[in-house]
Amino acid sequence: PYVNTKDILEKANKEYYAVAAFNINNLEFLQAIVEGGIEKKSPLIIETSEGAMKYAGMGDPLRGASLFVKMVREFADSLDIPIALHLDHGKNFNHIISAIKAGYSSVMIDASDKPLEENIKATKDIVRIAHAVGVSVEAELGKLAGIEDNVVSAESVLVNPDEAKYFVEETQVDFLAPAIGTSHGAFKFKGEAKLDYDRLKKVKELTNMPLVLHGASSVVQEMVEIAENYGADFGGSKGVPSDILKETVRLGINKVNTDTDLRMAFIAGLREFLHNNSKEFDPRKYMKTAKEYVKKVVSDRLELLGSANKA
Ligand SMILES: O=C(COP(=O)(O)O)N(O)CCCCOP(=O)(O)O
Ligand SMILES: [Ca+2]
Ligand code: NA
Ligand SMILES: [Zn+2]
Repeated sequence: PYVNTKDILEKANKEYYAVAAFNINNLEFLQAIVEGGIEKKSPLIIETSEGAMKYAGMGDPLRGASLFVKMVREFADSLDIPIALHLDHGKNFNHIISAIKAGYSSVMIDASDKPLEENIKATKDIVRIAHAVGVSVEAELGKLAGIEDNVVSAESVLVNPDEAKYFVEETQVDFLAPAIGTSHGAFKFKGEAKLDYDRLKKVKELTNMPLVLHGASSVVQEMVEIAENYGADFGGSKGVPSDILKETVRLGINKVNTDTDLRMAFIAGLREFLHNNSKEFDPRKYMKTAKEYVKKVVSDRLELLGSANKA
């Protein structure tokens, strides 16, 4: 069934597991994710960025949003596993309202690059509207390092746990993304991967609500190697190792945003297939390996996060 993200995350919060939130931009990634969810009997959170909405809507974010709602609902309405659709990193008020209007389960209002009081104001505005129509809301505190919407912040600004408590009380947001040292993309750490567990523990104790980890891809080496075998150059790529990811779940992370790992799996499969099949031009064939690899990464992650058999 098509559900509200909050229903999925409240259960995860109670039982201390996490649910992956997988980003999509097209049909093929959605198919692969759904197959993984069916295989693992796991709840699924499908998420799209504003860029994905514009991409699918050929420049029109509202058209893209309603296209994704229709695609995801088609799968959700016909399957036993709970599936939610979430707007990731909503920054533009009109785009966030478009997602709500189109029928998304939840939206993120990301004003984390603004001063606290501005972040609170922007979040309260969205919470008021979203809650009026049964849509749940995610917000972020602190800044991820690396690229985020072309905003390159050299260093990440980690969450202040006391601020988190105040923020949540003021905004009544449904789930919170505390920055604890991750960043988006495939190049997350120069040296050893390290997250601020202490801050995470404090935020959980002070808020007791479902928490979100952004920049949570592991950059699966198996996929990196396949892609590099067939011409990719992902030198220096490094993600969040599985053991560290598991520790964040143990400490209270319940939604794990995953985009890069699916992109790596897809491009690995695509490069491998195209290299070995010079005569093929049927998209149902040349994207098959790519979809299989995405499904594999999805299934492994659902298992790792503990949401398998929780549908
Ligand atoms: O936190 C994450 C995932 O982080 P990851 O890169 O570790 O997978 N996300 O929020 C996904 C970010 C998606 C990027 O969107 P656009 O390129 O469409 O703007
Ligand atoms: Ca942000
Ligand atoms: Na999000
Ligand atoms: Zn993110």
